[in-house]
Amino acid sequence: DLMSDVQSTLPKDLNDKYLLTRRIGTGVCGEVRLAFERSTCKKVAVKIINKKNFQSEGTATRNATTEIEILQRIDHPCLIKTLDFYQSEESYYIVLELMEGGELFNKVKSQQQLQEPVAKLYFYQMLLAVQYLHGNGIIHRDLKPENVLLSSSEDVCLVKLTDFNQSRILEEAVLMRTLCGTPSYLAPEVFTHASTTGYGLAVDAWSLGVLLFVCLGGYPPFHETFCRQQKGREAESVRDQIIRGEFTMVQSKWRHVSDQAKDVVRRLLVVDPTHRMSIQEALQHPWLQDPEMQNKAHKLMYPDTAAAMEEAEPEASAASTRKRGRRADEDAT
Ligand SMILES: C/C(=N\O)c1ccc(O)cc1O
Repeated sequence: DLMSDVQSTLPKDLNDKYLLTRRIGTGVCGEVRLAFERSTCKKVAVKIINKKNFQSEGTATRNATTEIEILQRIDHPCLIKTLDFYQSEESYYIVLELMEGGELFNKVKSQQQLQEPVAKLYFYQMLLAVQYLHGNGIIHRDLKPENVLLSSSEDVCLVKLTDFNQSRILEEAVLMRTLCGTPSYLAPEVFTHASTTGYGLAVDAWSLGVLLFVCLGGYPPFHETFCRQQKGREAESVRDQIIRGEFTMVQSKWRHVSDQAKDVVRRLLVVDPTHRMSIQEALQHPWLQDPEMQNKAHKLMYPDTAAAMEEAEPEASAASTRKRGRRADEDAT
């Protein structure tokens, strides 16, 4: 049957350690299956990347090995951890931690838009995850609702980013090699790093703006228009809408969204990357100076620390919440 057929083509050591079952997600480069570690019955996700999906062997190896290198290097509560890696003639198998809540994409699709406090809690965790990646010289480059996973079906839950095969590690080595050549043709920004770190990082800020727009509004800011002809003019392609940074906050969907939340979206969806709000600036934006939300996020991200604090000094942990609140007030004034 289907299962035995899937089992038979798996690398032996993968099959010995894990029992693969139903498909739980699909990506551009393959599929994700629910699996059980045979020795512990622990649930995991196994991402199967089809080698032939990449145009040439070169990119396949580079993409997958880049992804593996990246996945093994990172360690943050809001980034999916790699547990194991196998490969066969035709595929790569990446064993990842399972997120029971599935993709954010499905939650937004079924719920239409998220309540603002939920969108804020998720967005704050995404910002911290991307801030960590950037701090390690990694650009995600493929942030979208399918790559944002939820730890449970509860609104208040941990959020993790996944799908690193589009990421690019800003290897200093690459830049050094570039600078060894004849510099006469190199653009100034190559020297000022704007071409690799400055400019590159801003792409993730844009994507987070699109993600926040979808969470708050329940529809994407840049999309194909259903009626091709609008007021006699050709409807703009998605590409043109993006290049012009043209989006509309439809009143029926956005009337209940706070001005501060709208301001975060507007400052991220700025066409000029040098004028776009950075991740750091977003973390300092008034909308996110919300100690209650931040404490919820920290309890989700560092449950042991929070529990230990509660147990050791119940008063202290309450005080730290109040203190975080006072600091936020000071910052805001
Ligand atoms: C890629 C992945 N985890 O790492 C995953 C993908 C889809 C899904 O429904 C649940 C999941 O845990």
